[in-house]
Amino acid sequence: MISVLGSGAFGTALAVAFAHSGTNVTLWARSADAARTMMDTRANPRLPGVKLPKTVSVTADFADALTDVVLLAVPMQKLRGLLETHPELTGRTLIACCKGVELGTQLGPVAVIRDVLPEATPAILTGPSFAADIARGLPTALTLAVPDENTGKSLQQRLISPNLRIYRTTDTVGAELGGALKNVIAIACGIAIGAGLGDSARAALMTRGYAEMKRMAQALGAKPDTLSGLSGFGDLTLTCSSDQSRNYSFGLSLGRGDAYDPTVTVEGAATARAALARAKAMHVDMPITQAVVAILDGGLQIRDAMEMLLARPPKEE
Ligand SMILES: NC(=O)C1=CN([C@@H]2O[C@H](COP(=O)(O)OP(=O)(O)OC[C@H]3O[C@@H](n4cnc5c(N)ncnc54)[C@H](OP(=O)(O)O)[C@@H]3O)[C@@H](O)[C@H]2O)C=CC1
Ligand SMILES: O=C(CO)COP(=O)(O)O
Repeated sequence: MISVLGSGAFGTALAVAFAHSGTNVTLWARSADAARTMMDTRANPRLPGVKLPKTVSVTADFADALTDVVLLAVPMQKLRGLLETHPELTGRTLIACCKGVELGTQLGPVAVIRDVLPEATPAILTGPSFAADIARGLPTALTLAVPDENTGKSLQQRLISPNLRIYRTTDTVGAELGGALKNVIAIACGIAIGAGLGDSARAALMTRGYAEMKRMAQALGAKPDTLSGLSGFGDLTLTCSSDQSRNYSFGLSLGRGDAYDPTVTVEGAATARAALARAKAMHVDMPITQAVVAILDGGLQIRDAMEMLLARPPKEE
């Protein structure tokens, strides 16, 4: 038995995947109405066309979700609030499924768990995966980062399933950073495509964005191999090249000058600001992230941003 906190697209998709591999899953929704509707319809409007298996039970009663292993599938900026409201999560294995850097503290999900509930065992599950793909049982590979190798091995065994392959690492810093920063680069790529700057510009942004991700990761002590794995390069590739990505689509809208539904979860916007603040404090150069923040804040036009990036002093790759 495991539980998933957060009944959005990703939490529901994970619940469906684990249920299909024979695990009983409790999916916790903060709204009692939403939980009841999901139980009655066996569906979630955020995941159209996906039927909830019988072994997924949806509840708004938090006590029902207190299993030894708990997945946290809420947006990054909501994670601390969730943990602070539920101190009874202490002592459990808490697997963050969110991607981002917290505004204000500039911490990633694993560090936020440690900060709020030091007695919990923190972990992160991240990598290239759209909720709709996971829920439909399409082949997916993720990274599970757990500080203790043996705990990681047993969790990996517990979560792996035929269509959801899980790789393991102890490098939580690298795993959470890759998942967070790729969203910022995806916004940049969406902007470039939306503004008609072309596929070559996107390739340049992805590659130089990856260089920026690695610089930050190195400064924070991550292993370079982690960034070249699923949680970094893998997720960067997926998110920067698919219209299914909300971060990329948000960038597309910005580039085209279209409005974007503000209720949609776009982790990269807050993360760009948080990551840039951290980078500045550590004297790490992150020009693409800086340009994204300046565009989001309205201080920079897209053409000017591209010119600014192109006009940087020539350097070695
Ligand atoms: N969707 C995807 O393909 C993937 C998403 N992720 C990551 O998963 C995380 C969640 O994304 P996703 O599920 O897609 O987002 P959604 O917008 O689909 O869902 C977010 C969920 O979080 C709940 N929530 C929001 N605030 C709180 C709170 N304060 N307390 C409790 N629950 C809260 C929402 O509740 P309510 O329904 O009541 O609003 C909703 O159920 C993000 O960090 C994202 O990057 C990772 C990989 C793939
Ligand atoms: O993280 C994701 C894919 O791995 C989902 O990306 P979006 O949040 O941009 O939709």
